[in-house]
Amino acid sequence: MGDEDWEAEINPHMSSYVPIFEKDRYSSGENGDNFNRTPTSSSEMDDGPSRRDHFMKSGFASGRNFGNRDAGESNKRDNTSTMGGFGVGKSFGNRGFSNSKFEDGDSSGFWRGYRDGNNSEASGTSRRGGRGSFRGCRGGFGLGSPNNDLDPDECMQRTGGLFGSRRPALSGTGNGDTSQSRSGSGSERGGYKGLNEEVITGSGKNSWKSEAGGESSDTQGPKVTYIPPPPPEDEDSIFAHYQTGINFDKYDTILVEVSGHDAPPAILTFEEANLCQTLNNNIAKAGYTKLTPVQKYSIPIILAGRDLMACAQTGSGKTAAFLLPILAHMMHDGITASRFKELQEPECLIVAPTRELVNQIYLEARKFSFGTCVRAVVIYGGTQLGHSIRQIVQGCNILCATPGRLMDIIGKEKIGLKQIKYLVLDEADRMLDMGFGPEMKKLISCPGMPSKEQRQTLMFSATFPEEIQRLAAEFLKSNYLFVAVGQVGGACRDVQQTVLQVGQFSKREKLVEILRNIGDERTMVFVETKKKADFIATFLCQEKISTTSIHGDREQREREQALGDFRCGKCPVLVATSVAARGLDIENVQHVINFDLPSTIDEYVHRIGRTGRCGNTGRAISFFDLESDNHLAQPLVKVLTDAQQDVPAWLEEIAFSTYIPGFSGSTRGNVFASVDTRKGKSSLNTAGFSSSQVPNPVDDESWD
Ligand SMILES: Nc1ncnc2c1ncn2[C@@H]1O[C@H](COP(=O)(O)OP(=O)(O)OP(=O)(O)O)[C@@H](O)[C@H]1O
Repeated sequence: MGDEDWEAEINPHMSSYVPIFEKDRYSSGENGDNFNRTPTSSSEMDDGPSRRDHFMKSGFASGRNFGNRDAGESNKRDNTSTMGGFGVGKSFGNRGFSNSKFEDGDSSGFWRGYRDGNNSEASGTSRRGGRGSFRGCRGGFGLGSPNNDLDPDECMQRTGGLFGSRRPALSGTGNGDTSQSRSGSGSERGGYKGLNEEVITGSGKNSWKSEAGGESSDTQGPKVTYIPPPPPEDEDSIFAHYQTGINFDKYDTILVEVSGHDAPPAILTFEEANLCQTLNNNIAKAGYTKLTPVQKYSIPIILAGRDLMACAQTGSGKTAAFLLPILAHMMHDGITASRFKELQEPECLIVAPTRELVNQIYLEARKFSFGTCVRAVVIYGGTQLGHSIRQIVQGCNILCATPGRLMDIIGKEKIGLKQIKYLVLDEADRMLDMGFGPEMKKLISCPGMPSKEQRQTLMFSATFPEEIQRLAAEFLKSNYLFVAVGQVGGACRDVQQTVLQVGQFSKREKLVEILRNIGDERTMVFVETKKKADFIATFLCQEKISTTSIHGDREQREREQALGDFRCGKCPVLVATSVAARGLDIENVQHVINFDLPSTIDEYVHRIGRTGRCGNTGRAISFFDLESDNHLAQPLVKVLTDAQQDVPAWLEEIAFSTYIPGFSGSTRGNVFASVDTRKGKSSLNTAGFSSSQVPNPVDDESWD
């Protein structure tokens, strides 16, 4: 279902509730009684630890977002703000909040949050104030300037739909970086790569540089000031890991096919890789005792200096499959210890499509390089550019980066590419599709970047549509090797997949029913749009289900907070757009729910791969809407069948009735539905549904 329909569903709520906000706003005002009428009894406010509180603290109009600077006051404020934020209770029908005191608190909380936000260090710097606000709630939520004036923008917001938020509305830090407001048009503003983060010209001496300025522009809106907290430095934290699951040993039964000439033989054990002692120690400390199939094949290939395109199921250890041999090479070649330099020339460059993923890869690189002189650095959008530069100039052997930030830093001449020996594209099909492909092409034509003959290029993903494989050839030496572990584009078999027929208007009810049954087990709920993510997250919190959300309209600080709250179990439900579909490795995610199915089958495979990782089992439940998802029936049946899952009869019927000639149904029973395109076979993902072919509805996400 499109956004339109969905908005139509909530519009009635909007129309009935906006006036209430208006009333509160004008009758109480920021200096009004409501502000002072915060409930005195914590029991009135705190069901808790309140689920709503969790949610709000996690970044949704959290106390912090409301400019909550005083730790001593934080609880009270959080609660207040939370409820305030959930003044939304009214707008959503106020289910469960019949207590009038609560409703008082509700509006007072709102105003308190509003005021706090505006009184913060950065008060006034973000006129949209949005910073004290829960973004969806335009109707008066923290919109105003300190003097409560309405401005045209505010009016637009008020009429723009309760959840039809425009990006700038999200905010809530009020803690010094209010100037990050997304009201800016700079690169942090969510523009999906290539749209408005950077426009890169195709010619001229500095054609690789950011033309629009992106983050570096002084004229493109407020600067981003967020500096992510440094990760813990103690050894225990560095090597913290989760246990492999009961199906880890079953990986051995997965068939692997290697194509290309003169492939080195696979190794069976870490010892056979002949890595140096420090690396072996780190592998042991990471809890790795046995290689996964993709590691068995990729490690010797990379050690042999060959280019590689590797496709293996989600959660099967692709990150270590490239990091370990690269580090082994570096150690063997005698890497020069990093030292301060204005221009750093890393030996290894790893790019990935999302900020969270690139950060995760960095943490893995830091773990495996522990105790060596190799220094890994991570840079990504949504954070202060100066911070990225400071990280780099201190020394950089392995640079983990999102494309936008990378190009910015290259443009600033802080990174030279001359020494690049290893170029890794993780989630390579995503990195080469319509969204990031042009930028990757720019990257390899940047001055100094060694030609493909001179560098080793490695590509990894769980999905590799045929046409993307063809594009990839431009990046790889002609004799690259192709490793297919199991089915290219296939789903992980450790994920039990269920597809339910649920119409758009029954989805919320069904979701709540499922989540109540699930209890506190960690669950990711995928929706198709950013505003829907906000809406569903808010709705769940109202249903007293601790929820947070991650999507491209949230500040990076909020994204990280949300992920942190989800990881630690504080908020066991994470509502996400596809920005969280790929690569994220979060312990104990037992369930994935596709509230909305994605538009492509590849995306489906990645999404459900957030559970059932590393031999653990997981469950995925997908709501199939007959109005909008029929195009997915055919590839879905194939993915289910290949993963030996039950296929509902109704789904098969739809698949049959929407049969697309050319879809390789005959490959259904094959072990390799898709193989190295150099063999000329057709791919699983060529049924018109691969991500490169279908415009991604979240392509306006601020992924990197
Ligand atoms: N040989 C191993 N032994 C034990 N654990 C491993 C091994 N290899 C990888 N892991 C762990 O398995 C988890 C999944 O690995 P990783 O994130 O690299 O998977 P992936 O294949 O890249 O998944 P995705 O396709 O979702 O990106 C990680 O927690 C990682 O530390």
